[in-house]
Amino acid sequence: MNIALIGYGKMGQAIEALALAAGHSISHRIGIHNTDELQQISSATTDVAIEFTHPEAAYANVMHCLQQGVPVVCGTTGWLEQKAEVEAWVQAHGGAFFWASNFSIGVNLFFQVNQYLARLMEKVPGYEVQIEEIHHIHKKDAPSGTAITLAEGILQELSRKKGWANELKEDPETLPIISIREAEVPGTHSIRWQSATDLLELKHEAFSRQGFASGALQVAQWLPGRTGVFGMDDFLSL
Ligand SMILES: NC(=O)C1=CN([C@@H]2O[C@H](COP(=O)(O)OP(=O)(O)OC[C@H]3O[C@@H](n4cnc5c(N)ncnc54)[C@H](OP(=O)(O)O)[C@@H]3O)[C@@H](O)[C@H]2O)C=CC1
Ligand SMILES: O=C(O)C1=N[C@H](C(=O)O)C[C@H](O)C1
Repeated sequence: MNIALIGYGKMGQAIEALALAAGHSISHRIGIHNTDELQQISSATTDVAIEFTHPEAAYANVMHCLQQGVPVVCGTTGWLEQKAEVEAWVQAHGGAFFWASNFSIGVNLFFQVNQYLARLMEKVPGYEVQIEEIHHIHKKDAPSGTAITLAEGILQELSRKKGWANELKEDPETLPIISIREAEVPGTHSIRWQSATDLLELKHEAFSRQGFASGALQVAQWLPGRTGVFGMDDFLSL
């Protein structure tokens, strides 16, 4: 396959290494210094685009590819308001758009376990819940996209919480997400359920970016030929 890499930072380069090793070609490598090259991405040059850039850049990058008939795998976090617009465009005009807050297979199993535990906790009052995410100091957005997905999973199941906030609040209806930025941590997420007598903790710790990169490449191999808006539950048939 010919793969366009939009965003040639930590993720773009990790995906490139895996893609070349798997026998794919890179049609474009687009970073902040050659953003003009985006205009050259078309279905003539590219089978699938993989977008890992910046919250402010993702919308325009994704829309360009979709308008050119190029399927897009996007992992950029922190642009949720505009993502809904992209999804509406695909529903109206066709194309293929795949977004995940986290492409690691382990995290997507963790999402399922998180939601299952929240469903049990709905029947067990007396447990307070909070989410903690730890990432490297270069991360642009907070809370992490993964922490937001975890919060959404809990809010779907737990009627005693009405929303989340990126701070510790006294309000019992708010689910706190604590964001910590530390050294070069690739991504650690914990959900803590605490009662007066005990603590139940679920934790996922990425050892490197390999899991994210490998998941994104697997999805890029799966997406071409499909039409619609997809996420990891579709890919993994969860
Ligand atoms: N869904 C998932 O599984 C994962 C998602 N992410 C998300 O992916 C995004 C990128 O992460 P990561 O690779 O670690 O970050 P990096 O900062 O290492 O890389 C992003 C790259 O995109 C470049 N860039 C910025 N704006 C544009 C633009 N308009 N066009 C092209 N390139 C641009 C940046 O250039 P410059 O360096 O000059 O600013 C940088 O090289 C983040 O939103 C992060 O949260 C990360 C890991 C996993
Ligand atoms: O910026 C990162 O590095 C990561 N971002 C994603 C997120 O915001 O959840 C996924 C992963 O945790 C790494």
